[in-house]
Amino acid sequence: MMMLKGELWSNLGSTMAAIMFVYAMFRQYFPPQLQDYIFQYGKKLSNFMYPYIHITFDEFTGEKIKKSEAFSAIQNYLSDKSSANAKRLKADVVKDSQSLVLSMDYNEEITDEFNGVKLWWSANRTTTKTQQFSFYPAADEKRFYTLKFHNRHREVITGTYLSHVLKQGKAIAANNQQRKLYSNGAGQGNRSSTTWTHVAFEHPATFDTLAMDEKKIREIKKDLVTFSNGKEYYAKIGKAWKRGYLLYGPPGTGKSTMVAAMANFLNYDVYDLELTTVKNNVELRRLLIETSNKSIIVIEDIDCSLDLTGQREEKKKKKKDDKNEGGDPIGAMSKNEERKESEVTLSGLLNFIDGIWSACGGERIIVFTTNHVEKLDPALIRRGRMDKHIEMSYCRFEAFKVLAKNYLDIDSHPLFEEIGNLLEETDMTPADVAENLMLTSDDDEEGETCLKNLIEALKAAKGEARKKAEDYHARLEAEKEEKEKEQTVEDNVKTRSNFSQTGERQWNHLVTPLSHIETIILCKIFKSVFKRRCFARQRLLRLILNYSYYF
Ligand SMILES: Nc1ncnc2c1ncn2[C@@H]1O[C@H](COP(=O)(O)OP(=O)(O)OP(=O)(O)O)[C@@H](O)[C@H]1O
Ligand SMILES: [Mg+2]
Repeated sequence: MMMLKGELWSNLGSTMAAIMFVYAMFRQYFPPQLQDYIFQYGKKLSNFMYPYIHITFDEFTGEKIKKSEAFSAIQNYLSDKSSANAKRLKADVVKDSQSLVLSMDYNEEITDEFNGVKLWWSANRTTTKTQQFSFYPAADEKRFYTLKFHNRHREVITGTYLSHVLKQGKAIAANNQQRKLYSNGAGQGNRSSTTWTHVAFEHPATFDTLAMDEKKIREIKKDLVTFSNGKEYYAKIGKAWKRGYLLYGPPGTGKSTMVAAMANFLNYDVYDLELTTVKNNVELRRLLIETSNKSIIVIEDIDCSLDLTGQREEKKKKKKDDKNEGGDPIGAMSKNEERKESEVTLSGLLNFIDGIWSACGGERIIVFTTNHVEKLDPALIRRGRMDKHIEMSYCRFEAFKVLAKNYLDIDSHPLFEEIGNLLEETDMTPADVAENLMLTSDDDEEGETCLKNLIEALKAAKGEARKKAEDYHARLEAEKEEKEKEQTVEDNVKTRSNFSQTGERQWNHLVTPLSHIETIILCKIFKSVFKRRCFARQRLLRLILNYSYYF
């Protein structure tokens, strides 16, 4: 057996050497025209021997920038076919985690038939070899599908079959669609840049469960519907098909809940963009391009994510620091490391929102949430960038009624009036109201207990707010008095120094405050002169003395 193998290899070697030799002779001695002629016939012969055509569908288009829609459609189409055909399958959970979708594994081939034509699909991947050893998947893995069919069916395949596959794939996707919540995590292993990872998006919030003024909700819904149906309109006015929302308000007023309600209303995916993990503007742009259509890109707490307001000044400061840093290499290194964290700038973010690149893809909603709208750079939130500003405010009676319906299944109750009055006087967030309305048992009386608890909490909050307000006013008064005192002393010092500067008579020892002994002596003199004693006269003397100061 070993002998046979050895012989086989030596025969193969000598055959290869002979072929190379013949090929070299052929290139050297045959004229180029004859070579072309022979190649042409060679190709025909090979076509005759192997008459199959291969079409490759890569996962990414445009230098790995954007995920190919064809790839996704084929993936869906084949997942449907492969569950019956392929031997090695991958499983994925979709649609409310209720069903499993099977798709063929890599290096697996399945057959398909279309109008009596047989064809073969295979899933492949190639990896560019790196020297580094890593447990994580390689960053430059290339995935693609290959379609193989006979040359004589070229027309049918490239014409009708492929469009049939795309259409079917999209229909299957719409049917199976489990919406996803993407987040940009830090790169793993040899992936130094951040990438989108996703989980199923299963937030139950809807506009019906959102405690907010009904009129406001109707307006937002209308705005969203107009946007999602506005493909032609946006094309007509020459604007990228996207819309920006700014949600602002105190913590616990439902900004994040509103994002979830929007996604559920429009059936969009959500991309939760964490700006602090994005290294620079280039990476930000890449992340944006990778987002799919029909999605909401949300940047929570935008004022905390990035020092957008002070960034420009800070840069100038950093430059100054760099110049001064010369003598401290360790300090400089640690500062550099800090800086490496995120170099995303305001202009990078603006470009992300409405620059040239923002038009890659369409039907995207960008949402910023913040607790401090006043801290944001006006350039960031101007109309056109953030088209709609929505204030999420404290819970009032309208919003409370929604919460009472959702949490307790109560439409009306005698305690509602008191609660309504208290809510008008007290600022309590929907989150706090909701917390008080959470049922803790199945008891029928529990609903009323919750309402009573809420009244107690509101009264306590009201008392606290009043105390805070009183403290605040007292503090203000104290500060005001303090300031007035300081002002008087300052004025006196100023006037004295003015007199001393102009060389006027120095009456300073006579002006307020007169020392106790001075006052007594003067009073005595005054008494002996006028033979009368009373405090009023003492004051009069003081007044005269003060008055004389000015002359
Ligand atoms: N308007 C609301 N309608 C219904 N539930 C609400 C509302 N506001 C807050 N809640 C409840 O309070 C919780 C916190 O709300 P949410 O996270 O949306 O607040 P937020 O405004 O995003 O706060 P933060 O500014 O701290 O991020 C939610 O889980 C939700 O149950
Ligand atoms: Mg939030």
